[in-house]
Amino acid sequence: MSRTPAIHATGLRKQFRATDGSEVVAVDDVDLTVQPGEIVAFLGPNGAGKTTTVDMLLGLTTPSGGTVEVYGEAPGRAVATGRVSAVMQTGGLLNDFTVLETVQAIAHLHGRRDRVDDAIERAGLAPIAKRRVQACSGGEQQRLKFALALVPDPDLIILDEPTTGMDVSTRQSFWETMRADAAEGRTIVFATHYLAEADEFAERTILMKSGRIVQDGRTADVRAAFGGRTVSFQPPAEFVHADGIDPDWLARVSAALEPLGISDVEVSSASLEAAFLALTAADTHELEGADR
Ligand SMILES: Nc1ncnc2c1ncn2[C@@H]1O[C@H](COP(=O)(O)OP(=O)(O)OP(=O)(O)O)[C@@H](O)[C@H]1O
Repeated sequence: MSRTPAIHATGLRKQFRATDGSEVVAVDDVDLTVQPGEIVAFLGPNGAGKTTTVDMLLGLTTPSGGTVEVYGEAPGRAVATGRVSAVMQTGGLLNDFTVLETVQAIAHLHGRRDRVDDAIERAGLAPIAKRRVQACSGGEQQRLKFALALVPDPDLIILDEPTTGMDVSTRQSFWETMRADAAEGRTIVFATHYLAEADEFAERTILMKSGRIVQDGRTADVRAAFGGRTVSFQPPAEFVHADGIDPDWLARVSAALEPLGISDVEVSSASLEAAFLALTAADTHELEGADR
């Protein structure tokens, strides 16, 4: 029997009326299924429709068309029952509360006072639990929002640009926590501008542009679809050492390829950045017809 997907959306659409009266289609006919335990990155240029999609997944915005279910329920209901929670870019914290008081207040609202310590611990906030919110850095406030999202112990966590304001090491430990959570079965969907984050942490990447999904697949495949000029291969295990591939063996490979007119053999993967640049440079139409 198939499992109920964490997210199931079909023909999802959202249009807004701009101030000049014209219609803006923010999300245009999006089909999306995310299975429990997946880590999925949403990438796309400004205005691609990522936040609007996330808002619909959380029941914050009503779709203009199509259907969306979270664990088989209406998104608003999944939020109310604590199955899904979010770390959003906007949304105020109370400046006069301490970190601990903030988590306690939200835990109280959810009827989950038992979850305070775990949320504080997982978000790495124990050392600053007594600090007032107004004294917290941007990155620390992001971690506090993350702790609040963990309070209901959700099956699905949705994050919109979660690591904004975090330094490199905080970002790293944040994602280690997320990975551990995913390994325990939590589903993670995040929107990001950091290509490296999608590359490093998401098994699956969805590229959005102009309200549409233009690529959706394993992150490695999305990368390859755009930066597809790199030839890669798996060397025999005996030539792979801790510090890289045996240079003598690589020289032999180069020599063997030379008669075929192949030179400058380089071992590298195409970057997700190449994919992203291709996406932002070209029309959706051109991309769909791209043959690389
Ligand atoms: N309330 C609104 N009224 C009118 N237009 C809107 C509204 N919300 C979003 N839009 C428009 O919908 C489009 C998609 O916006 P959205 O915020 O979803 O993009 P995004 O991919 O999240 O962008 P960013 O990376 O900049 O956060 C944009 O053209 C935006 O101007």
